[in-house]
Amino acid sequence: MAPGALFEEPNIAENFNDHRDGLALEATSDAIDDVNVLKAAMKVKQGTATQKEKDIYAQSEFDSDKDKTQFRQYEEACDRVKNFYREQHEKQTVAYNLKARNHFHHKTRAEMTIWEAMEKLNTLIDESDPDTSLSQIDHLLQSAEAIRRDGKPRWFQLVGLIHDLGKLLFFYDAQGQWDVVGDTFPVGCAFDQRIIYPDTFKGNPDHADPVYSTEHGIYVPGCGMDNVMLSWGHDEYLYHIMKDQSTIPDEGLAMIRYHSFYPWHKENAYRWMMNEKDHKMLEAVRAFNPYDLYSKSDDIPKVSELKDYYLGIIDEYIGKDKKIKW
Ligand SMILES: O[C@H]1[C@H](O)[C@@H](O)[C@H](O)[C@@H](O)[C@H]1O
Ligand SMILES: [Fe+2]
Repeated sequence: MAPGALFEEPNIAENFNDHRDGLALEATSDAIDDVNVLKAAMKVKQGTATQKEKDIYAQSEFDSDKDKTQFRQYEEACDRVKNFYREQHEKQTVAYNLKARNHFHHKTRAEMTIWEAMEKLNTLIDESDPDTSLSQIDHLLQSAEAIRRDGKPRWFQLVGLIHDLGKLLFFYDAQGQWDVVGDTFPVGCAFDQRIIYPDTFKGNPDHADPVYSTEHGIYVPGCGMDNVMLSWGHDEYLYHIMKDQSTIPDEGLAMIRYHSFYPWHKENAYRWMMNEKDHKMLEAVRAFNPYDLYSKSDDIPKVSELKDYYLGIIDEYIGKDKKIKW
């Protein structure tokens, strides 16, 4: 699993690299994913979907009358957001990524229950986010409540509740917010133009590296995203913790690991690195995204009224009063 097993056997033949074929293949695979998402939605509509498919992939309803164009407006964003991304894009290098991963694996930062972690995180205001200045506990409960309102399974609600808890890193090993929050992208291969503020990568030393600056860099097409180093931050950190310390299904773990990977799940970049499993996971990540993004304009939840309900779900997939090793 990511990222311990880097550079596992590539499963794609050499001549795959031909540029024109690559582009054609990428366009075809984009189209296949779009068709799969539509097919999943159709099956739900026609009543032929299995319960599992219905539960995960049915179109979100809570956001049907929201103006989606109001979110993620980075060109008009304030300086706080722009400065954040400049710093992040200049500092997220392969060398830093390896160091951070090593560090992560070699110690336990704290032992806390999920609820204690949520309370601790509550003082952090995310500098990268143009859409909310609410505290993290509010954002987590807004996401979870939207998922619950749409009747999604309990593990899906749990993912909503915890998906940003990795931001706890800020209080431990982080060098700032640049290695905790914000959209993610792979390191070790060229930075794609579909990442927000792509020009700011010019200040990143890897931008001029003879290997890391090539399209595939240190990877091979089809290598699978488990073998790719995504920029270090809250998604990657929480994914590793939950993979080992919960019974959240693979789809839920993918929602956690990739929820900030907008260049991939929204803009269709980096398709060449996907394997079969990743195509399935992409659908799950896309099903999760509206609950993360569009719930930011919902009413502020009343924490005390919701606590018992969510403690019940935490018990189910993580354990009663379980102290997580963070
Ligand atoms: O600013 C936000 C925030 O940091 C989120 O937690 C992250 O998931 C998003 O990708 C990002 O756009
Ligand atoms: Fe996040």
